[in-house]
Parts: sequence; structure tokens; C-alpha cells
Amino acid sequence: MTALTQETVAALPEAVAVPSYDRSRLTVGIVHIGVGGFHRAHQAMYLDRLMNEGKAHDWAICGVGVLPGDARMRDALIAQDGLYTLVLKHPDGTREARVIGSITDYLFAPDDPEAVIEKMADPTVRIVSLTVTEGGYNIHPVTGAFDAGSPAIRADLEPGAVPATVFGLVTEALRRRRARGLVPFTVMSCDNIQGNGEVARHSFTAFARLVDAGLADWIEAAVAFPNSMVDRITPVTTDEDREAVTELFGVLDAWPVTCEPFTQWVLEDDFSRGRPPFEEAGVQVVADVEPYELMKLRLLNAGHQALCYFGYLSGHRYVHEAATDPAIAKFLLDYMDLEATPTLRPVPGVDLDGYKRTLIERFSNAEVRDTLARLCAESSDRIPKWLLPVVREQLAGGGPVTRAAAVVASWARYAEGADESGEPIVVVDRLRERLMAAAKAQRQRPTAFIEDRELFGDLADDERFVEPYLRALESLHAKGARATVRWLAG
Ligand SMILES: NC(=O)c1ccc[n+]([C@@H]2O[C@H](COP(=O)([O-])OP(=O)(O)OC[C@H]3O[C@@H](n4cnc5c(N)ncnc54)[C@H](O)[C@@H]3O)[C@@H](O)[C@H]2O)c1
Ligand SMILES: O=P(O)(O)OC[C@@H](O)[C@@H](O)[C@H](O)[C@H](O)CO
Repeated sequence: MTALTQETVAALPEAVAVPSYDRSRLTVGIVHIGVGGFHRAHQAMYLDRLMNEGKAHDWAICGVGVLPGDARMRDALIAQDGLYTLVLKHPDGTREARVIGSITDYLFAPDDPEAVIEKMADPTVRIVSLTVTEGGYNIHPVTGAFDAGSPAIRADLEPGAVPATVFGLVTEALRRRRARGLVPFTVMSCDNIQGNGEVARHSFTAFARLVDAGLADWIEAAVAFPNSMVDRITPVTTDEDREAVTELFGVLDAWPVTCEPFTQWVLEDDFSRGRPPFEEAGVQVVADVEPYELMKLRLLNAGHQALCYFGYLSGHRYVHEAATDPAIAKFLLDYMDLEATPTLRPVPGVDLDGYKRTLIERFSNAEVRDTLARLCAESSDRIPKWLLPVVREQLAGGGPVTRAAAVVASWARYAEGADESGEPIVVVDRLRERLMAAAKAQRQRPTAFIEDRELFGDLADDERFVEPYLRALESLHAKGARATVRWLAG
């Protein structure tokens, strides 16, 4: 069996769309840090779309991996000349497969940080884009301040250190561009964070300020950090996905990506050195992204959190199972209608009721096989960024928080680390030990979990939040998740 490469791609069966453009003539214009499933289902796909139309041939992507775990992506992509298969899974069971050709190079920072820095300092590179997860920006969940205390950041700040973090690498590349009299690149965050551009600006300038105040001032003034709303449900690739691609094409793809058919990207038009004509590939380029971001993060992402812990504790393992459980679906819709929607701004051209109905349909797509475990992971980076702002705004306006408080309670119950039959739950979170210790303590001291002020600020002092939180937690302990969600869904 042969591997997917530039040589074998030409001979793939007709059912698989392949790049129609000459990849040897592409030049790199974008360096992307954090090449995971989502980047390959989204930004790289939009560029491939443009390239197939004869556009953006000077905007190919050089992928970069920063963490040790990215060695697997390095091996997969380099062996395949950057090619991979993107498979869209329609709810009726049909599949649409396309080989994406827009990533032409891949650099692994731990192998050669200098090559990564010089690539970003190269004048032909005009955008450095990021999907480094919500936690990747080192922002304190409550104060929003840049946290320079982690060992990796401290190591990058040592005089003469060879940069290893995204902050060290990008800042050094910007320093070289400034020293060489070059215009800086745009830093384009594509992570699920409200004001992702602003957050990136804040983090990168805060880091740079600890290195060189003049450089930080230059970054603040000269580097563009556009905000964006990004959306496409992209589960973790499984061995079954790999096997299905092999069966379909007769070639081996070490790391295909599967996702839902839906895709959306709303992008602020703020670039230091130009951009590809994204709007010609279906991207909505707008002046103000905020209403779209709020809608997506508070309905879709916080909605994911609303169903994942209750779903898991009710015995489901897949998102579609939880989304089609009538009590959970009703609870989710009530959260969206009664608690999240009042905190949104009018979204130009969007009917919110239609958007919410579409969300339930997307979550219910059984073909996508997105796991609840993926949604339950790294909750300490998600709940404070997506759900707690809803709680705070509702409290400020005197609105209800019963369901949002119950979602936090379901997280607290999940973090106890055992399900309702006593089976262990693998809690995946950078704060795992701290969360699990607090969750264990709540059997004696019920507010123990929400007393963590680093995550919850002063919510534990607000009776309007604590009361529904404790009621939900008590019910989860006494009656279990199914009964609790049925009771909440009324
Ligand atoms: N998967 C989705 O459905 C989806 C949809 C919209 C947006 N996103 C955004 O994309 C992000 C990544 O999702 P994914 O599905 O591609 O995940 P993934 O696990 O497939 O890839 C994550 C990538 O980020 C890198 N990374 C993580 N922490 C980092 C750090 N501190 N510094 C540098 N690199 C770091 C990893 O090494 C990896 O390359 C999400 O956190 C989210 O913000 C994901
Ligand atoms: O990937 P995360 O950590 O930002 O969040 C988990 C999911 O809510 C998220 O991946 C959604 O599937 C995605 O945001 C849909 O566009």
C-alpha cells in the first residue's frame, strides 16, 4: 500500500477531489503555529479553495509545531509532502473527501528553533496565524493579565535563552524584522477566545515588554492582531477514520481530518501586510467581529459545556447521543434561550432562533462522532472564558443563572473523577490535581469547588449564583445526572 504523497495524489480515484493547482509553484506567505485537526479543517481548507480557483498562490502555509507532541504531525505531514485528506461527514452518511494542498512545509521548533524564527522573519511571510488552544495565551482567567510565571515562559525570558514557546519564537522573529527594517507580519489568532486578536495583542506585547520595552511599543503600534470568529466541529481523528480513508482511496493517509460539513469564519479586516482574498472563499470579512464571537462562544461553545458533563454522567459518550437525549436537549435550549441569548448583541444578518436550531442539528449529527471526552477536556480553560461571562452579565442585569450554575455543578461533579457507577473518569485538565482535590472536598464542604478564586473570582460570595449551584450539586449527588437534568428541564 502506498502513502499519500505528491507523487501518488495524481492517481487517486475520481471520488476524491485533489489540488488542481501546481503546488511546486506555491510560495509561503503564512506561518501557522499549532497545526492540529481544526487548522487543517478550516484555514488550510479556505486557502486550498482559493488556490483551486487560481488565487492566493503566494499564501501557502508553513506549519509549525512547538510542543513535543507535535513530532507526530511533523512525521505525518513531511512524509506526505504536506498533503492530507479532509473528509466531511454529512448527517445522511455520505462523505465528501478532498486532498488539501495548501500546507507546503512543516517545521518542528524543538528540532530547529532557528529555522522557525528565520521563516517568520522572512519578508515573504506576511501572516503568522495561531491555533494554540484557549490556554495557549497564558491569560489569567479572572484578571485577564498575562501570566509570566510558568516555567516555560520563565525559561524563554532568561538572558540568551533559545526561544521554545510561541511567545519567545514570535517575539524574536518580530525583533529581527524590526532590526532589519521590515514591516511586521500580522498575528492572526484562530482560537475560540472572545476578542482573540485583542487577547493575542495583550499576551505578545506583555511578553515582549519583559524582553525589551522598545520592541513592545513597536509591536503595539505596528503589528495587526485581527479578531475572528471561527467555527467547524472537528473531532479528534480516530484509527477508524484512517482505515476508512484507506478503503476509499487505496492509499495510506497517516493523519486525515474529519469534520462536519458546516464551516464559518468571520474575520476583522485588520492586516499589517495584506491578506489573501479570503472573502472570495466564503469568509465573512467585517469591521466588528464581536457580535458573532459572542453568539458562537456563548451558544455553541458554552452550549457544548452545557451538555458534555450532564451527558457523560448520564452514560453517553458521544455528543450526538447527549444532544438527542430529550431532557438534555431541552436543558441546552433553555440555557441558550433564557440565559445566553439575553447577553448577546444583535448579530447582523443572523436569525438567532434559526442559529440555535442549526446548532442542535449540528450537535445531533451522528456521523461526526464527536466525543464528550473532547468537550470535557481542559474545562478550566473553557468554563471561565465562555460560560462565566454569561453568569456575570446575567447577575449584573438581574437575569436568571439557574442553568449556567447547574452546568458548573455538573463540571464539579464530573471532576470528582468517578461516574455514577463508580467507574473512573479520566479528567484531562492542566489543573487536574487542584480541581479533583476541590471536587473531592465538596462532599463535606459543598462550595469547595467554586471557592477557587483563580477560576471563579468572587462568584462563591454571590448567593444568587451559589443557591442554584448548590441545589444542582445536591441533586447530582442525591439523584444523579439524568434525574437532575430532567428536573432542570422542567
Ligand atoms: N476542534 C474544533 O472543533 C475547533 C473548532 C473551532 C476552533 N478550534 C480552536 O482550535 C484549537 C485547537 O483545536 P484542534 O482541534 O486543532 O486541537 P489539536 O489538539 O488537534 O491541536 C492543537 C494544536 O495546538 C498546539 N498547542 C496546544 N497548546 C499549545 C501551546 N501552549 N503552545 C503552542 N502550541 C500549542 C498543539 O501542539 C497542537 O498542535 C482549539 O483550542 C480552539 O481554540 C477548534
Ligand atoms: O476546541 P476547544 O477547546 O476550543 O473547544 C471544544 C469545542 O467546543 C470546540 O472545539 C467546538 O467544537 C468548535 O469551537 C466548533 O467550532
